[in-house]
Amino acid sequence: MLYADVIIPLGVESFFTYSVPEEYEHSVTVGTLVVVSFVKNKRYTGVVYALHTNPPVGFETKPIERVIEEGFALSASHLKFLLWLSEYYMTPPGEVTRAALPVSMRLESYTSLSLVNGWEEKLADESELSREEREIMGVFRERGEMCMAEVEKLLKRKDVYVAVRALLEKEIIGIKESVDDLFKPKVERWVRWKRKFSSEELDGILDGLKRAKAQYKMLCDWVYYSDEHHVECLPRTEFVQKIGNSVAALKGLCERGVLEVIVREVSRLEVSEEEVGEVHALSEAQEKVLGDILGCYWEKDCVLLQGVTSSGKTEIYIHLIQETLRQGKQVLYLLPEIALTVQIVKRLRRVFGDQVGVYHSGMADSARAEMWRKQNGTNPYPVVLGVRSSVFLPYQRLGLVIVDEEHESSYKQKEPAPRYNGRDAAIMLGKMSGAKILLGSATPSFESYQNALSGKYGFVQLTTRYGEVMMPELLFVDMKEYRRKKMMKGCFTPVLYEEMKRVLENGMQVILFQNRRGYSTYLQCDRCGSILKCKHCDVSMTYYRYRNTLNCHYCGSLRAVPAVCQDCGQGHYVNRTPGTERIEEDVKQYFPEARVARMDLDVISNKAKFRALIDDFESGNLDVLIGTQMVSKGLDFERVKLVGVMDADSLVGFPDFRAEERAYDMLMQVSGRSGRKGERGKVVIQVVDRQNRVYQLVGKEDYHGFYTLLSREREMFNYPPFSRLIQIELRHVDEVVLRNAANELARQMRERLERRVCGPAEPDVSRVRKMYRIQILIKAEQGLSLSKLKIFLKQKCDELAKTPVGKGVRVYFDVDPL
Ligand SMILES: Nc1ncnc2c1ncn2[C@@H]1O[C@H](COP(=O)(O)OP(=O)(O)OP(=O)(O)O)[C@@H](O)[C@H]1O
Ligand SMILES: [Zn+2]
Repeated sequence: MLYADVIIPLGVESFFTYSVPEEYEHSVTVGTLVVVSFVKNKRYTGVVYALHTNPPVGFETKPIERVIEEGFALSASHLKFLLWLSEYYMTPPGEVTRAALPVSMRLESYTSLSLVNGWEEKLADESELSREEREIMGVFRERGEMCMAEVEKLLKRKDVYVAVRALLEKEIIGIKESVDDLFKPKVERWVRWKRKFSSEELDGILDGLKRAKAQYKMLCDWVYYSDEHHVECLPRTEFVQKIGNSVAALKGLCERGVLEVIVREVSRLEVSEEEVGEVHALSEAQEKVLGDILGCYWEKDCVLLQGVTSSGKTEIYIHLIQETLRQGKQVLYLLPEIALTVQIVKRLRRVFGDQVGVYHSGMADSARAEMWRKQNGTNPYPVVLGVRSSVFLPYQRLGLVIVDEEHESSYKQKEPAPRYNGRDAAIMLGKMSGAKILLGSATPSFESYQNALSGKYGFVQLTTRYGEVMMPELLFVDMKEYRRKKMMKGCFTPVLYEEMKRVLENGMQVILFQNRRGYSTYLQCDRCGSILKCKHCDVSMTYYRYRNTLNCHYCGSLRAVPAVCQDCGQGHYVNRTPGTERIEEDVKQYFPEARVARMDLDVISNKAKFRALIDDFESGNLDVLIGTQMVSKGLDFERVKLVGVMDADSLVGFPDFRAEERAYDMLMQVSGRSGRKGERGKVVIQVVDRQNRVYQLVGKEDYHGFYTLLSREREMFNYPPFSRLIQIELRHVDEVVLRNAANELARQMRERLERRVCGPAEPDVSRVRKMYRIQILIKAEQGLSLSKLKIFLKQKCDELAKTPVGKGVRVYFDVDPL
């Protein structure tokens, strides 16, 4: 008898053993998707992890119920990669496959659910249900029968499983046994000639139709139309509009063998609309860099390319892609955000046309499943451009992995598990596939830069902009001064105002940047601008308005807001940062002629709107673009001559040991949007804390110096890249229970790990959806075995869960948190 160990796509540990019925013995291999029942006959689509002949002891195995068609199976190497993610990020394998597989490949989502007869009696009081459960009940009452995927769609949430399962357990909703098919190809019906008819034949047919008026008319119209437009077939919807909508007539003509209706499978994937052209020839400097990269690949798998903004890194990628395709291999090109794919996909398609496939989580699930199948089939896209989740796609012969803007923290998935970093996962994927890896950035992450300096990665630099364009001029402007003199025009200093005026009068464009993160979480002196930091941790403290206290994220220390500034002894601590709406109003007031648009979250979540906005700005239909992080990086606009950073202090004030690194990156990136072609551009950076060293360092434009200075402190405080971090987050509805559990866990861990344990401390947002959260941070110095550490941490958490203090407390791991 053959047995299969199966990964169930749930947050359950390890594997479950099923027997393989004889009929499937030949179709099941490692990586096959199979339908199995698990816990009370609920069905899930699992992934076969291993096959063997050892009957499990102690329980009777259930058989595999069904094997999913081949197009979706995971290759052994793909599975190996997913298991690596599971281990490295301390996430059960089922949760990784859950994240990796499109919903429609996981059968249980299509299991139909409905309210159980007599549910009212089972549910005495609605307040027994959680809010989520009540919401789900609500949609069922409205809609009757539904599947999990629909519930998720209606509630616009991805994590209804827990609540749905709770409702199942309470037997308020039940499972309908019929299960829909997995992946339904999208089809269209077309009408066409059954075969080719000569004119004589047609005359004959028409003669025979004299008494069937409707058919006669339909056929005449169709003959006429297909002649006129030289078409042999039409989608049925169009046929109905243009030729006639008599169902009976169409049916009649089909029965006579004149016409036929066929079903065609159509693709949900985007097709390229770009005209394919030539690859740009590289400049001399770019040519040299390309040679150096290829040279490094003789010895190293991974190369870091540090190139200033607008140096033409993308052009170099394009040449490397071309080379890789020539060798018959595939390319994965990662970008940190969907928003950035819009411009890059255009550039790639201009060269590679339909060879480029785009993948991101904003795609309809069915399109994702189609992409998955295509990549598994005989004609996969040679180039995949996508965000972090594209590392989950199957690859058959990966030759090159490009991680653009590798320093971006949005590569990290924060919620839900697996909390992986797309860059690091891509590096691993590349290594496991024997591919070469290229990390690109103007401001590399300290982690990658250190790997480059130590020789672990190859290192190549491009220090000039393409076309000898000068780097923009940076102007730091002291807002405090102008505020005091009451010379601000709304949120513009006179300097920014004058520069904007000049640029707009010349018919050029302006980008205004406002930081989204961190506002109102830090306090700043209204006189000297200094930001309050924790004495022990070198990070700014978080301000909690409701308690009027300051709190350190790292060590958990608390303090009251000092009455006067600790630095100048005179000013008072305040917090203020205007939002993008406010900036828009000010632009309208002070530059009434300017055409202005805001690029913020609701624009970005709508792809069409976003594309339209980019096009408008590109084609000069807009003069001023206001935005947050989205406008700061990767975008390539020719006519932008001025970038205004509205309030740079909100970047450095973020309570994180990486705040300064991020602020530096952000300022360099956003400056990089100015003056990319032709005349030199300018950047006006409005600040309060003029003396802040980040500004001094940005002004010098010396990344290496910046790294050297900051990395010394990182080393001293034992932060990455000189250590690895693992964050343990505990959650519970009761604050006291939670705190006790966290204290106990930290105490136990300290017994062995000593000073490597920091906290417990409250996170930025300490209560989410009724659950309180608290975090413990583990710092592991270089040389400490990470895998042993992880085993130890897990073990301690498991032990805690079994004791009264830890009962019901949920534990989440975050490896390499950002
Ligand atoms: N060899 C080349 N031939 C023609 N145009 C080029 C060449 N290299 C770069 N350019 C143009 O210069 C501009 C900047 O190049 P690109 O966007 O590739 O820079 P980048 O280094 O990726 O910048 P960023 O880091 O800001 O994203 C683009 O408009 C690009 O088309
Ligand atoms: Zn602290």
